[in-house]
Amino acid sequence: AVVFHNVDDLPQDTQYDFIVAGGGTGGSLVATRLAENPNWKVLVIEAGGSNEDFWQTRVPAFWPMLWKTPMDWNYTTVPQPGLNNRAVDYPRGKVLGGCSSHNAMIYTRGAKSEWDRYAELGGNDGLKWDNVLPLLMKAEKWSQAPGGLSDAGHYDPAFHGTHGELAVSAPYSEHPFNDMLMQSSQELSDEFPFNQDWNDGTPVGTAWDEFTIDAHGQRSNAATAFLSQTGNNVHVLLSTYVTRVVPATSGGTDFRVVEVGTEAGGELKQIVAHKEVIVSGGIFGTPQILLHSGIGNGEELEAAGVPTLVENPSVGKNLSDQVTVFVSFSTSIDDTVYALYSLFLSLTSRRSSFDQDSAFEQWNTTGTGPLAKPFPLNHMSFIRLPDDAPPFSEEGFPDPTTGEDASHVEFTFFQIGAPDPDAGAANATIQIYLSNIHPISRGSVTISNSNPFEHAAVDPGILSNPADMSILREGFRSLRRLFAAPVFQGSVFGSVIPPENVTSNEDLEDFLRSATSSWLHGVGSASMSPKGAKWGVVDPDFRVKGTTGLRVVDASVIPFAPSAHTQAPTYGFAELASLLIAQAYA
Ligand SMILES: Cc1cc2nc3c(=O)[nH]c(=O)nc-3n(C[C@H](O)[C@H](O)[C@H](O)COP(=O)(O)OP(=O)(O)OC[C@H]3O[C@@H](n4cnc5c(N)ncnc54)[C@H](O)[C@@H]3O)c2cc1C
Repeated sequence: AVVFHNVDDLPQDTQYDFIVAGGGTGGSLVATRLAENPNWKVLVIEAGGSNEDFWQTRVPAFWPMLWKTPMDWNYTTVPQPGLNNRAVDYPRGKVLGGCSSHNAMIYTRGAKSEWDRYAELGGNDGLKWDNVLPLLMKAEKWSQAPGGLSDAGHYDPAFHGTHGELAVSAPYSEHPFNDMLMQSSQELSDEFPFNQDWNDGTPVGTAWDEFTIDAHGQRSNAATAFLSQTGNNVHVLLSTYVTRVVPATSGGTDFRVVEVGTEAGGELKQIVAHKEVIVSGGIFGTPQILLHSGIGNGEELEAAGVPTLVENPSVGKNLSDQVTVFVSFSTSIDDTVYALYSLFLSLTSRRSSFDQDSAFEQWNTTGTGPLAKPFPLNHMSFIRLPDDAPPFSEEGFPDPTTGEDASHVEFTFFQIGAPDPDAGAANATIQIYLSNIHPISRGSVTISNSNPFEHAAVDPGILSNPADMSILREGFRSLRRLFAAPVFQGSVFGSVIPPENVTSNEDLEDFLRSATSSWLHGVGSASMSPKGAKWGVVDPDFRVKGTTGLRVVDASVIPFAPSAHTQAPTYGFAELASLLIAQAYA
C-alpha cells in the first residue's frame, strides 16, 4: 500500500473504485481482498496513525499498555444502571489494524450453531459454519511458536490453514497448573470436558489458548497480515476522519461520496468512490458515521440537529456486548505473575525477581519468554451451565445459546499472583476473568449533536437484563465447582475476590454489580438482517438498507455475540463481504 498523511497529498489523477472508511480489522481485510483485483483502486481512510509507529503493538504481553494512549479511542460508557451506575472504560484501536492491533490476540471462531443462526437471521447462507470455515482457514497461517515447546495435542490441524496471511499459534509456558487443569477435565468431564481445539465449531470445554501470534513471537493483525502486503493499487490515508458519507446527488440515497476532515471546525473535503463506499469504523465508529450522514432514527437525528436522509431506527441499536468480572482464588500453586501486569493492570504483585528488561531482551532476540504471550496462564474454558441450572429451572429464563455446541460463560485463566504479605495475604491467588458471553441485554450508540469529531454516547446496557445477571452469577458458582475438583484439593482454596462468604444470590449479585465491566467484544450496532426485514441496518449482502453504493463491513453487522472473542468472527464476516462485493462487479 502507498501511505499518505494528508488528504491534499492524494494523487489528483487517481479515481478510487472503493473507499473503505476505517482501516481496522474488517476494513483492512476487505480492502486487501478487493485489491487482489489489480484493476481496482482502493482508498483506506483511517482516523488513527500507522501501527508501525507503535512498536509495542508487536509485543504480545504489552497489549494492556496500549490502552489510553494516542492509539486508543478511549471511550467511556454512559453510567450503567446494571453496574450501580458505574461508567466503565471501553478501549477501541485508533490505528491501522484497529482493535486487532491492540487486542489480546485470542483467536476463537465460535460455535457451528451460532454461524448457522447468523445465516438464518441475516438471510445469508454464506454465513453458515460450513461456508465460513474454509474462508477462515484459507486466510490462516498456523505457526509453531518459537522456543521448542511442541503444540502437538494442543490444537487440531484439521481445522487450521497453513498457507494464508494471518498467523495463528498456540504458545504456552510450562507450569504445574497445566496438568492440574487437564486432570480436572477428566475428573469433572461433564461440566468441564477437555476440548482439543475450540476452533472446530464446538468450543465447549477447556482448551489450550490459540492466539494471532506468529512464528517469531510477534502479533499478527489486520495491518501486518493483510494491508501491508498490498501493492500500489491501495492508498492509505492516515490521521483523517471520515465525518460523513454524502449522497452523490442532492436529495439522493446513493452514498458514494465520503467527507473527511481532521478536526472540528477545520476544512472538510469530499472524495468520490466510483463503485462503492465501505464503512468499517467498528461498533462505535460505524453507527456514528451513519448517524451523522442522516441515516438513522429521524426523531433522534432531528434532536441532534442532523437532517434525516434515510429513516432507519435500527442504526446504533442492538449493541450486544459480552461482560466480564475479575475473580480470584487463594492458591499454593507457584505464581506466574509478571511485574508488567502489576504495573499496567494495577494487580497485586511482589515478584521482585521478574526482570522486565531481560524479558524484553529475550523476546526481542528469540521471540520467546513471558512477553511472547498476552498473559501468563495457558487455557480458557467455554462452559455450558447444566440444563437444570437455576437460571433455566428456578428462574425460568430461556437458554440464550443457539445449541449444545455453544457456551454460556467463559473462564480465562489469566495468571497466578504472588503472595503479598504486606497486604496480609499469605497465599498467591489464581486470577480468572469470568465472562457471560451470550448477553440478552442490548445497548446503543447515539449522537447528541452534529459534531462528527465528538465521541458518540456508548451504552452497552451491561447486566440490564436479569437473565444475564443470573447466568453470570451461576458462572461463578460453576467456577467454584471446578476448583472443588479432587485435583485442586490442597492447592486451590476459597475465593478471595469475591470473599468466600459471598454465597447467597443477593450477595453474589451485589458483588457482580460492583465489579463487572465490558469484555470489549461488542457487536451488532449496525446489524445484518434479511432483505425487507423491519429491523436491521444492512442487507445480507452488507449493503446499507435504503441506500446504494454503501456497505458496512466490521463487527457492527454481527447480529449477536458468539461463543468467541470477536476478531475471528469479524474476519469471517469480512471475508464473505469481500466475495460478495467482488461478485457484484465480476
Ligand atoms: C483491548 C481489547 C482486547 C480485545 N481482545 C480480543 C481478543 O483477544 N481476541 C478477539 O478475538 N477479540 C478481541 N477484542 C475484540 C476484537 O479485537 C474486535 O471485536 C474486532 O477487532 C473489531 O473489528 P472491527 O473491524 O469491527 O473494528 P476495529 O478493528 O475497531 O476497526 C475500526 C477502525 O475504524 C477506524 N475509525 C473509526 N471511526 C473512524 C472515522 N470516523 N474515520 C476514520 N476511521 C475511523 C478506527 O480507528 C479503527 O481503526 C478485543 C478488543 C479490545 C479493545
